[in-house]
Amino acid sequence: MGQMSQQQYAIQNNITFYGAGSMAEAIVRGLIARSIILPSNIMMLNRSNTTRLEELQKSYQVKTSNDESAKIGILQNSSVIVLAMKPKDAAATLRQIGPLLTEDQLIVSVIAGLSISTMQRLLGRNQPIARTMPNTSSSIGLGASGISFSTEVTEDQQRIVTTLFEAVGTITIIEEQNMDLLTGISGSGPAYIYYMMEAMIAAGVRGGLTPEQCTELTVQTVLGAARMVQQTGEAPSALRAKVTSPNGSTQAAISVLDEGDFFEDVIAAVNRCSERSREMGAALEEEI
Ligand SMILES: NC(=O)C1=CN([C@@H]2O[C@H](COP(=O)(O)OP(=O)(O)OC[C@H]3O[C@@H](n4cnc5c(N)ncnc54)[C@H](O)[C@@H]3O)[C@@H](O)[C@H]2O)C=CC1
Ligand SMILES: O=C(O)[C@@H]1CCC=N1
Repeated sequence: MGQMSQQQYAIQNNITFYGAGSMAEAIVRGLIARSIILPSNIMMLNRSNTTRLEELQKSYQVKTSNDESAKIGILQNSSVIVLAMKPKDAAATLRQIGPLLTEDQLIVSVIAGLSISTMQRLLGRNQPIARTMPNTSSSIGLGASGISFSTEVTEDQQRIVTTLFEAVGTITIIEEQNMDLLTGISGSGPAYIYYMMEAMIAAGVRGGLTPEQCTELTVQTVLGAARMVQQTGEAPSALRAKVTSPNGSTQAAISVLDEGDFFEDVIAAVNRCSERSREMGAALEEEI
């Protein structure tokens, strides 16, 4: 690709995804689908699993490597490094890459719980860091990502991060202290919705509908409900009231959910998720 065709891409920096798992792939798929960056400007690193890297290379035309000896050069050549490994692998990685970095390289983390100060202490330097919390719907451009910046992040680097995550959905810039709470809502939130869908499908199957029928009905119901909130601008409670005829079938169903304390259970689940995110952060802090 020549210089001219590079011009059309919103991001022209070299970006390395350190950890090539499901979250890294979700973001890369969104970036490639929207032509935000030239595929050859993306590098995906893994520890081993050559087959996985070959698949990624084939699907997205990105560069990949699991060669330990090449990693140093790759990282030094990247203006943005996205940390996308599991929390348990983060401390060792940060310690390893800290001495290699220069102050103009931006670290973008998607790791749950890991705070900016812990990252900077593990790196051994006050690197510019964006702590983010995307979700897996990023892979179809419908992600909801939270972002916080360390004070070292320049305006230009902020623009890169917002462009990266706007390419795969909506972004919400928040104070870092609220990131664990956001994780409980949108980071892990897709799993709660899928769980609800699993139960609705199971109910239909148990009653005698086919799995295909139940899946179709459930998916369209969830999609329609989310779109209704988005397009009408009405509160979920107001829309729920419109479905719920007095003494009708919906009211009977909601009563059962309330007997199980559905509303408070969901709040408790979000809070427990946030707490777990904080616990994971505390465990990483202990590794300093
Ligand atoms: N899955 C999700 O819904 C979300 C995950 N996250 C965060 O994203 C991070 C990654 O999660 P997933 O993609 O689900 O995990 P995953 O297990 O699919 O991917 C992690 C990848 O990192 C690689 N890796 C680990 N240590 C490495 C090292 N030293 N060098 C190179 N590669 C290494 C692993 O081989 C693996 O491919 C986690 O920290 C998680 O907190 C954030 C938001 C949502
Ligand atoms: O379960 C986890 O730890 C990650 C963080 C948000 C979604 N998945």
